[in-house]
Parts: sequence; C-alpha cells; structure tokens
Amino acid sequence: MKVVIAPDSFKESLSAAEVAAAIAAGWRMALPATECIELPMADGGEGTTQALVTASGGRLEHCDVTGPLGETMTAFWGRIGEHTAVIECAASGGLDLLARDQRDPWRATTRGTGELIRAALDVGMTDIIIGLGGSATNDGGAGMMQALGARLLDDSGAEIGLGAEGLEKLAAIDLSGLDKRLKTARFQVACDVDNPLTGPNGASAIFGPQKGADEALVKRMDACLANYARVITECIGEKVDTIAGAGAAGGLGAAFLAFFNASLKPGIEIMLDAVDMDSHLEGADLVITGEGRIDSQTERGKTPVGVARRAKRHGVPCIALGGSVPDEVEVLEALSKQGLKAVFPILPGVMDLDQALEQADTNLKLCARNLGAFWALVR
Ligand SMILES: O=C(O)[C@H](O)CO
Repeated sequence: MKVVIAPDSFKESLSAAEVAAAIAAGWRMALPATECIELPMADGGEGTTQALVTASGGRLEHCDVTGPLGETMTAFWGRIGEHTAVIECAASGGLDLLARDQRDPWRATTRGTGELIRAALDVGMTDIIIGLGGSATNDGGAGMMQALGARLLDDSGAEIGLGAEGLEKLAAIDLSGLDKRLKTARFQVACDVDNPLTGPNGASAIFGPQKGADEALVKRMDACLANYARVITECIGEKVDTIAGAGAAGGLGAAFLAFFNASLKPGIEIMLDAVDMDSHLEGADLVITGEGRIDSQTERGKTPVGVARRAKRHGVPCIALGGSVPDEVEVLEALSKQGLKAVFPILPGVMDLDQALEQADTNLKLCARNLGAFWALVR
C-alpha cells in the first residue's frame, strides 16, 4: 500500500516535516509494510522557504532586516540554483515572531520583506518566489515598498509612518526612486489565500482578529486599506482591491499586483509542482494532509484543500488531520466538495492550548495509528 503524506506545519508546534514524520510513524504502527511518501508542504505562509529549498536542493541565506515591530532581527531567504530566490513575508513579518500579547497589526510593518528582496537582488537573483501568508502585518505592503525606494507621502509631502496606521494619512505615491532592478526581475507570488484587499472578505475583516485586532480596529484598518487602494488607482492607474489574493498577508498581495512585474498564484500549487506531486500520486491508495487549524479559511486555498484538489484530480482519496477542525457540518461538506473527504481532530481529550501544542507529535501518531488500524479493518 502507498500513502502520500503531505501536511503543512502545525503553527507554534511542529514543522511540516515533523508533522509528516509523526503521521508516517503512527500509520506504520498499524500497517508496517506501507510505503509512506513524506512531502512537507507550505502554501505561501511560514515554512514555504524551507519547504521549497528542501524540495529543490537549495540553501538558506541569512541577513539583518527590520522585524515586524521595527526592531532589527536576523531573517532568511532561500537560494535555489544560480538565479532563483525564495522569500517568505513571514520570515521578517510573521505572526509567529511575536508573542500573543505583542501582536499589533496597527503598527506592524512589511519593511523586512523589502529588505530581503534587496538582499537577494544584491547577489544577482533575477527570479524571485515570494511567499505570502502567516503575517502579523496589515500595511498592504507599504513598508516593503518604502524599503525598495518608493515614497509614500501624506498630504504635506512627508513620508507616512510604519504599519496600517501610516496608510490612514496616505495621499500620494512617488515611484521615481524605486529600485530599478525590479523592472527586470521576475516575481512569482505564492498566496496562501484568495481574499480581496478590502470589504467583508478582505484582509482586515478575515485575518485582522488573529493578528490582535478588535472589531473597531478591524474597521479602521479596512478603511486604511481602502484609502491605499484609492491612492494606488489615482497615482498609477491600477485597480487592485477586488482582485483575488490582493488581501493575502495583510494586503501585501495588492502591492505585488500594483507595483511589480508579478503574477499571483495559489502558493500550494507552486509547492505541489516543486515536489512533483503528480508523479507521487501515481499508484497511491490514500493521501493524508493536515494543518494545525482547519476551518472555513482552509477553503480559500490553504494547504489541505490544495492537496485534496490535486489528489481528487488523480482519483486518490484524501483525508486531513488537524489540531482543531470545523465544528459545522456545512464547512465539512464544503471541504468534501473540494476533495477533502474527512477531517479528523488529533486531540485525545480535553486539554488547554499549551498542552495541545506540546503533545502534538504524540497526538498525531495516535490519530494516524487509529486511522491505519481502521483502514486495515475495512479495506
Ligand atoms: O498573513 C495573513 O494575513 C494570512 O495568512 C492570509 O494571507
């Protein structure tokens, strides 16, 4: 029997490679002869650089950049071959870089992403894959653009400040000082979701709360991004706010659409192609995917759904394991339509979040072992 194991990371707990290894170990407790193919996944969010570098035999490079709250930190990017760089926005502006009580989407900046792009261009990279997702930011990529030489100005002609806050006063964008290398570099943008920039399904409304925004701040940040979209249209004639993916990573997707020679793609598709998922699915009996939290956002293009859609195309059944899973049948039905036929919670009993994060490895093994035992019974 052949099982393809293609999970994302369990945030704040296990990397995608560790999740895949735990599922394989648990499954083999029940069915030791199974050929388990472990393919750690990512969809643009944290872990994307590592997963693509591992899949392509590249290496990580490190440099000092501006962190999410303006502090200096050491971040990384990936080098694949001679000319390709992978940069994930989570490396310098990621939610997992901040403790829960430090999260502040009003001030958080994407400046570090711009600095990582510059670092890659400085050493001759011409093809850049950008991973969007897992961010602590909601600044629409304003910080990134400033790091790359754009001037974002208020109505007195002064540079706006960091974060979503700065966008409230944005009145004009001057691209005359933009790094010239951006004209010739090719960007592929791997988005973890397909949300638009603004509105009820936009970056602030859907992802603001997980970054620490309350209802009032969500509204204010949505208005800031709407102002940003208006100024982009006025200054450069691009209308980006309703385009799918513009709302990824706190609106960073919008900046790539407006200012770069870039195409936005579901991140999981880029990842599946990089590991040659199609050939691994040949002759597979089952695909197991998973993510720390599986919910209605999963439908918007996150790893489990991306993997399930690809498995469905090959006629291979796909199931998922999650730390937390949907508790509404409508969400389960919607996931099932996309090919994710069943979703299993890994928790063996009531426990608090810290305990669940700590025991994720054991819980994954036990759940995978039970699934393997059930498969042995019914096949
Ligand atoms: O970073 C974020 O805002 C979410 O992961 C959606 O892209």
